[in-house]
Amino acid sequence: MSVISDMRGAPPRDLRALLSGLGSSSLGTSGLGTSGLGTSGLGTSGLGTSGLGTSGLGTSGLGTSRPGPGSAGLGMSAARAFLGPLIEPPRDDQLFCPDAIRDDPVLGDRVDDQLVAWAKKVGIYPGRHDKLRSYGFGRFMMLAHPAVNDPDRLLMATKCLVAEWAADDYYVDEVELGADPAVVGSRLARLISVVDPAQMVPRYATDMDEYHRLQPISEAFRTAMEHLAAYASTAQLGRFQHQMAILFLAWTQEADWHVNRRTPPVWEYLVQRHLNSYLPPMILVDVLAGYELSAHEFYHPDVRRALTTAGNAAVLVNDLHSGPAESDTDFNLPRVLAVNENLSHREAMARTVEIHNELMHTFVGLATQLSTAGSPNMRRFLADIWAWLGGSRRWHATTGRYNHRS
Ligand SMILES: CC(C)=CCC/C(C)=C(\C)COP(=O)(O)OP(=O)(O)O
Repeated sequence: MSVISDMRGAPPRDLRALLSGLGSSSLGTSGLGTSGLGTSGLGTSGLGTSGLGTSGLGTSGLGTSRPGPGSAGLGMSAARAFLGPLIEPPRDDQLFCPDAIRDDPVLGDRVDDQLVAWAKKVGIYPGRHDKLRSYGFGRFMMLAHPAVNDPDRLLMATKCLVAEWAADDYYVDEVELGADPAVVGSRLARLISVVDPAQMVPRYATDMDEYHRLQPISEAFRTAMEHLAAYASTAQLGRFQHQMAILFLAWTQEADWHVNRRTPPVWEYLVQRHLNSYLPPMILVDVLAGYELSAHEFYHPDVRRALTTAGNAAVLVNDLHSGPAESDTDFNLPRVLAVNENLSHREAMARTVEIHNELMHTFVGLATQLSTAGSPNMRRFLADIWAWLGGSRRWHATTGRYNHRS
C-alpha cells in the first residue's frame, strides 16, 4: 500500500461546518442538469444567481461588495435542506482531500475525443495523440466540474489546461520533446505575447505573427483563449492572463535550477509551487458553471489567500502521483524533501502528505470564514473549488499519465 492510501483520518469538525455551507452548493448545481448550466444561450450573471436560488435566500446581491460580516445569506441548515447532503471525504486514506462528486465516463470520453481533434488541428503533441488521449484531460475537467454537463464548456476548460500542459512538457520539462532550460525564458516571454497580446508596430507585426503561426503551442493558447472568451467576462479573462504570467515566471525559476544544477531549499520549492500551482484551471470554476465571482471579491486578499492555499495543496497531489513518471532531473516535493532533509522516499512522501493536509486544513478554515461572511457567489465559488479538488484527486489516481498498466 502506498503512503497516500494506507492511513485513515476522520473529517474534522471545521470541515463539516464548511461542507454544510459550501460543498453542498455544487451538489445543488449539479442537480440542475444541462438545462440549468450547460447551455450557451444563458447569460453568465443571471445563471449563477438562479442556479443557487439566491433571491429566495435573502442575500446581499451578486457579490460586488467586499466580503464582510453581515452579508451572509444562506444559513447552514437552510443550505443543507436546500442543497442536499454533505459531501464526506473518503475515509480510506490519510490524504485530507475530498473525492470526485460525479464520474461520467461517457461525457469525459466525448470531451477527450474533441480535445484530441483540436490538438491535431493546432499541432500539439505530434505523434503522441494516443498518449494524449490516455491522459484523459477531458475526463479531468469532467471530474473537476461536476455541475457542468455541457461538453463545449468542458472542452473550453480542457483546451486551456492542455495548452498549459503542452507548454510545460515541450518548453520546460521534457528534454526529449525539445525542452531546453537555456531558452525557457525567451520562449515563455514570446508565448505571453499571445496570452496578453503584444502591441507591435505594423512593420514587425508580420514577423511576430509568422513566428507564432509556426509554434503549435502559440496556436494552442490562441485558440484555447478564443474559446474561453466565448464564456468568460473581461474580468474572468483578465484573471487567466494574470495567472499565466505568474505561471510562466515560475517556469523560468525552475529553468534556473536546471541550468545551475541546484536543488532548491524546501521553502523555495514551495514558493515555486505556489506560482506553478493548479490555480490556472481552478479559477475557471465560475466561468464553466456560468456565473461570475466579482473581481472585487476574487481579488480580495483573504479570498486570494484561500484560493492560493487550495491551488498549492492540489498541486502537491500532483507531486505525490507524478514522481514515478518524471525524469530524475525533474523537481517534486518528495524529491526536494529527500535531498534537503535526508529522508527516504517513503518518509518524503509521508512528509508531503502532511504538508498537503496542513494546507488543506488552512483552506478549510479560510473558506469557512469566507463562506460565512461572503456573498452567495463567494460561497458557490468555494464550493466549486472544493468539488474541483475532489475531481482532481480522482483524476490523478486514475489517469494514464501517472498510472501505467503493466
Ligand atoms: C494545467 C497546468 C499545467 C497547470 C499549471 C501547473 C502545472 C504546470 C502542473 C500541475 C503540472 O505540474 P508538473 O509539471 O509537475 O506535472 P507533470 O508531473 O509533468 O504532469
